[in-house]
Amino acid sequence: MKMPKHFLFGAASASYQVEGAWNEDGKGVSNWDVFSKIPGKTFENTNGDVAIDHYHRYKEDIGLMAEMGLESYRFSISWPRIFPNGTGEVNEKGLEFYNNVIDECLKHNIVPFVTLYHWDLPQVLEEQGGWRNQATVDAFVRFADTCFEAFGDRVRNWITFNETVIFCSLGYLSGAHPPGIEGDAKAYFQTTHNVFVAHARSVERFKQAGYEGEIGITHVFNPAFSIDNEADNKFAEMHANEFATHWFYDPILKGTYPEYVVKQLEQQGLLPDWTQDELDVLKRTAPMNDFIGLNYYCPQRVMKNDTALVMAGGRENSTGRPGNPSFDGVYKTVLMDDKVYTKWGWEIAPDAFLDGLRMLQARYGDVKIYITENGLGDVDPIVGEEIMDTPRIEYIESHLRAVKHAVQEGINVSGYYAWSVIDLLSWLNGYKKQYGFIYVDHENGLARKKKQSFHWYKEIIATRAEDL
Ligand SMILES: C[C@@]1(C(=O)O)OC[C@H]2O[C@@H](O)[C@H](O)[C@@H](O)[C@H]2O1
Repeated sequence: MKMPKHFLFGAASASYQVEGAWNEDGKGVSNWDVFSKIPGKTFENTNGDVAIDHYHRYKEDIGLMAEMGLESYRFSISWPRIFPNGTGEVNEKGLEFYNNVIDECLKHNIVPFVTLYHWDLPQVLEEQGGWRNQATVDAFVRFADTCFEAFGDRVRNWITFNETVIFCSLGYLSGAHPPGIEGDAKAYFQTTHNVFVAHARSVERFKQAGYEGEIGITHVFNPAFSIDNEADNKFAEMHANEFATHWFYDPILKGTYPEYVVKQLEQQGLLPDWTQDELDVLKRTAPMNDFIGLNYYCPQRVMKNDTALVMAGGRENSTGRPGNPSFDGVYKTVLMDDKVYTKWGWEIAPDAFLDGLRMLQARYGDVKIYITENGLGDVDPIVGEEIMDTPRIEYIESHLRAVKHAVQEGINVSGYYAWSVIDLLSWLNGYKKQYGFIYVDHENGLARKKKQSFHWYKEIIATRAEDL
């Protein structure tokens, strides 16, 4: 079976991780421009000052995407490139850059799929409290509307936020992302709520203004499975799915928060300070969401936590390797002998991906789904002059097969975006953790080189995965 005609084969990137030009053409300073320069915060003190220079090489990069036959390119807009101070004056050069990227995509019949927020917050807003501050919510809605206005005549697919759980948990629980706060669970839940309100208000604006196309949000999808059928561990699985998935998906798709989590937070004094208006906007706009984007890399294997250890902070403990207890100490993630893992300890589990998609359909019904990220972070083998990233081919092949089975079962998956189209800066892993179909040679002026997986994905797209 070929993937349906409307199904988009894509690949993704994010502004801070590819663009560079961190202080060019009027761009304002982002929180990551500042945070990445604090010694010890990133792997080998890498930062996005230059990244892979996509700002100057986007034509070459999109040309390579076209050569691959890529149907859609998911990229993000750097907020401080549009609003150097977060709000106020618009930077025309910033609009010009993204107009050029969009036009280059369309020239090659590549659908531009735009993420508004992929973690690079204007530093001015971060200094005013970031996502803890209502002013940031208001500024985001203005930023979103400015982008709808500037690009909405050619961009028909919009994602408001990428992975709220990551920038809020690493920002306020582990401290591994800006603003680098550790252990503030109240701020963690408050900021997730503020982001959901910013999303809902932006969706309402998009629909009220009558812009063409579709809008949604991208969440991590990290389904929890108990290590066995022990009652305590099955409880851990339920608890983990409530906090890691339902707390994020319910307010978007149902317009209400999961009862179980609300009760827990009430008991612990961690419930966000929300208003009825905010709860109303979530409820009112839930049906307006056109899709949910999922970033799936791996499941989490959980059991009842039996260590007193509270969640360890810092970069090393935030790169997703199992073994950390949950923030509330109820459960912990574990490595299991019968599973296969990446070099960063992420389980390779396409079967769990399919089981997870079934779980989502059972809870949220026939919602349109895009797999907005999936890929293998690896140190790619180089054989002679060739980058022989066979492990990435095997990873993507097995996960695309799971997507195909889901579609055959009637689960409404409408696209697959590999992370990442090109090797780029990983927030906490520098340039060591490669994800791309295209290699970037940091020893040779950032020269681009097609990997083995580039040719493989080109064939998959051309045959619409018929032989998978
Ligand atoms: C933590 C990490 C990684 O570096 O492996 O997970 C996978 C992928 O998720 C994306 O949303 C991030 O923008 C991208 O940088 C990657 O980040």
